[in-house]
Amino acid sequence: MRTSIATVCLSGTLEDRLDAAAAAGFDGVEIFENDLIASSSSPESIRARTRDLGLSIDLYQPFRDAEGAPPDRFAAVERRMRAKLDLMARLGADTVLVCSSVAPDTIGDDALAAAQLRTLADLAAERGMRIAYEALAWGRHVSTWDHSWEIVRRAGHPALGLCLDSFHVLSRGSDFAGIRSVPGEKILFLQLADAPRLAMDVLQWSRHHRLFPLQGGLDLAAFTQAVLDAGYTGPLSLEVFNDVFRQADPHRTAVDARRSLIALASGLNGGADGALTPAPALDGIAFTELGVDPSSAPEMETLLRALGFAHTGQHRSKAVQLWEQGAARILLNAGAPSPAEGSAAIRAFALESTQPEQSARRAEQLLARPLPRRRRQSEADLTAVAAPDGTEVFFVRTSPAGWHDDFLPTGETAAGAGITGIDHLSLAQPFDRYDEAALFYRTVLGMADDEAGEFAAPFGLVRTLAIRDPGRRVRIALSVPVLRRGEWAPAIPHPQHLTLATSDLAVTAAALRAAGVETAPIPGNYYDDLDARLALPLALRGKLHSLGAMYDEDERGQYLQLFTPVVGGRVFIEIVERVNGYRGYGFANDPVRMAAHRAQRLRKEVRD
Ligand SMILES: O=C(O)c1ccc(O)c(O)c1
Ligand SMILES: [Mg+2]
Repeated sequence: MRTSIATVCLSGTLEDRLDAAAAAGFDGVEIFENDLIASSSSPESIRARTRDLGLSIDLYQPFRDAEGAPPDRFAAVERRMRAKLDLMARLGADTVLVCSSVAPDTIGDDALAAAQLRTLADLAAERGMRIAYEALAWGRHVSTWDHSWEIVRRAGHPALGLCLDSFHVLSRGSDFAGIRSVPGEKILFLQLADAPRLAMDVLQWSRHHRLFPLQGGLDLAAFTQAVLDAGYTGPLSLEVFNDVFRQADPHRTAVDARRSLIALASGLNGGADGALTPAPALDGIAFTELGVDPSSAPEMETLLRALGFAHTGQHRSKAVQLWEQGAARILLNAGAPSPAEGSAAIRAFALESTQPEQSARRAEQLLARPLPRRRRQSEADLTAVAAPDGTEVFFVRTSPAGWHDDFLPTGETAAGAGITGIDHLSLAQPFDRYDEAALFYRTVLGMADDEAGEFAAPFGLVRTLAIRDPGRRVRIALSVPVLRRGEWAPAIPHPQHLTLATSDLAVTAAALRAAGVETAPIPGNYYDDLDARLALPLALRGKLHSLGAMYDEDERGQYLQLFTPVVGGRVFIEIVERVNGYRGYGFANDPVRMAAHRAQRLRKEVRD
């Protein structure tokens, strides 16, 4: 299937946008009128550029306030249409999108609308062009796809058909099953956009919050399938108005956009249009790699020892230490180049894949950035790709012989402090990368959303999304500031963190205390509120308070959390005990934890 993208999805000059669309592998573009008007290039040179880039111009849009115009205004509409059709001839475009009228003086009369569109279609037909009529969800009189179809049907003109836009249909909750019975040749264009489910004015929702397919909460797969079932054969075209994408690097956005279409297409027509290698089952996080520098390395080593870890292995060729306890494996990498812009101290993690090569193949099909292999003779062949924030993601099998053999045993064994494994990773995302990251984890790794939240942290609103594999063996919590941080917020980035599972938080807490590690100081106000909300048994209250732990519960069980200090300003470790199958992440506690870490840092600054 051909793929296309509207220039309005991307940032920069029109040339920047065209270059990015071509580089990401799109076949065509929709030229958004404002982008052309603002461009200093002539239509002829835009045409030449798209041709040189191998792009077709699949649509020129939008043409506004055409149908239902009062008769005395319609002559001006015709004049404007002639001008735009002439412009399209210069561009080499043959289809123009007419969106349903919003002007207050629009007349709500289907017969008039059909007659006027017929007149405009005559003008298009004279030039061998076509008009695709789209119902905007907020159109003055025409706001549903079936109403637009009724008018197109009435007009009965061969150069007039429909443009279907998933957002306008799905945002209104319209029934779209009937699309299957529209003759395929009358659907001239298909625009795809997803969006988060928000209860807000539909125009604002559309103009600011659209997302690429599979990034939001609308059922793009079912909608697109219905349009294909009708016999539509044109391109799958993305039309996304999004405040963040409008100011992000267009090359990255275009790749993100293509990834969304590749993933969407793999689920259409039973996979006939672009089968993807299925995501192999994941079996846990094999290891997490922390980048350390000369000042944070000893601090992190002391902390790991306090937590009962032992330095069990030393890499054969690199300045990388392996620390282990139970199934928790942490690499401290002192020799790596500083991680990519925006990524933090968790520089890599390895996923235990039942079929690492297949995981890597799928990642490549979904345009994940491959990383050079870190291989030397006799070392395990690790396949890795970069997540959107630069974090390296490895696909490994730990047994029978794998990455673990690259480490020479030191002979040390872990003293143990209850740690059983890695519970989850919390990866703070750069502001521009959040939706891209969610799509990456969903599609490349075949993970599913687990829990989403939004809370007021001390320095601004933070949005979180936990993603997990179907077997709940790999959990990743993404977070991002809702707005780009202002000048008042501390300059240090939001820290990443690694969450370890313990079989008994009291044992781990005692080990930390014995080693002189002060956990993040949880305020008394927090415990008073816990008591007011949950009326916990006295013994549990006492325990939480004495451990300095935080608490959450769901319908299944309980969650006890403890936080180490932030090391090097970039990363901390959380220790959690899940009791009776609690499934959440304690997100509601995050603001208090953030404030506690800040209080701890300020106190330390005063002491130092
Ligand atoms: O927001 C708009 O005005 C607008 C314009 C053209 C479209 O195709 C669309 O879906 C929305
Ligand atoms: Mg549209």
